[in-house]
Amino acid sequence: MSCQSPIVVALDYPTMAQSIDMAKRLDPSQCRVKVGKELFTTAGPVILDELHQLGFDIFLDLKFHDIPNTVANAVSVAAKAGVWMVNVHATGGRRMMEASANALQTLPDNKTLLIAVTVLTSMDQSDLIEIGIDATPEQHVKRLAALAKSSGMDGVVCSAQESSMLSKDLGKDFVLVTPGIRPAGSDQGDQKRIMTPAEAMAAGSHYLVMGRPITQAIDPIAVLTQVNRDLGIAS
Ligand SMILES: O=c1ccn([C@@H]2O[C@H](COP(=O)(O)O)[C@@H](O)[C@H]2O)c(=O)[nH]1
Repeated sequence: MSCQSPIVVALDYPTMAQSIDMAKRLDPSQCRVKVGKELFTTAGPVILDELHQLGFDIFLDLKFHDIPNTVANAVSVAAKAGVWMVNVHATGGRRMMEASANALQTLPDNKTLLIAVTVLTSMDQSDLIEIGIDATPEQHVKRLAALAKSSGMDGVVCSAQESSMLSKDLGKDFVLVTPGIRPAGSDQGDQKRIMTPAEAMAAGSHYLVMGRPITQAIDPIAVLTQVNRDLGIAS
């Protein structure tokens, strides 16, 4: 089923049953879903089969960061499982990203998008200073995104605050996946670099990752429906 919406719902749940309950309430034409570290660790790869059976495109958000051979093999396994998108950390460097991109190219008819995480949306300038990075988040994202593109990535994970800059620098086809999406008035939680859904789309984001504003809402479907309506997506 083709999805009209840029929204990717982060199914961050401690049990497979909770994630499947939520997925059954969602409509694959109205959102994609993201399987992250919490859900994958509790459920294992079977969660991918279950969500595929429900008709969803899956972003497998395991943010691989290891030596090139290990990461290339891991993304290859993810692609063979049929996920729509998988990611690695850009700070793993050029050789790690190139090995991963090459691994996917050798698969027959690969359709899985390979994306690199730049600077986590939960980080601000003070966090970068503490880990020895003497640059603003914007400068560091710009540098890592350029490296990711020249290493064969299809796009990056960044905050929507950097989308406009990256869209200008790297072109409109370079996929920008942006977590840290917060509808006006919703709780920021641990996210530092945030934007509303409409602002993020106007800035050039391709996909908007939303977890808690939907999954912790009293009426998750109402929130998703409203966001899609605000973005002009027909339901
Ligand atoms: O830089 C990043 C990379 C990944 N994430 C993931 O996105 C969701 C966001 O969830 P919210 O509840 O909407 O904050 C979560 O699964 C993160 O692991 C990110 O937030 N930032």
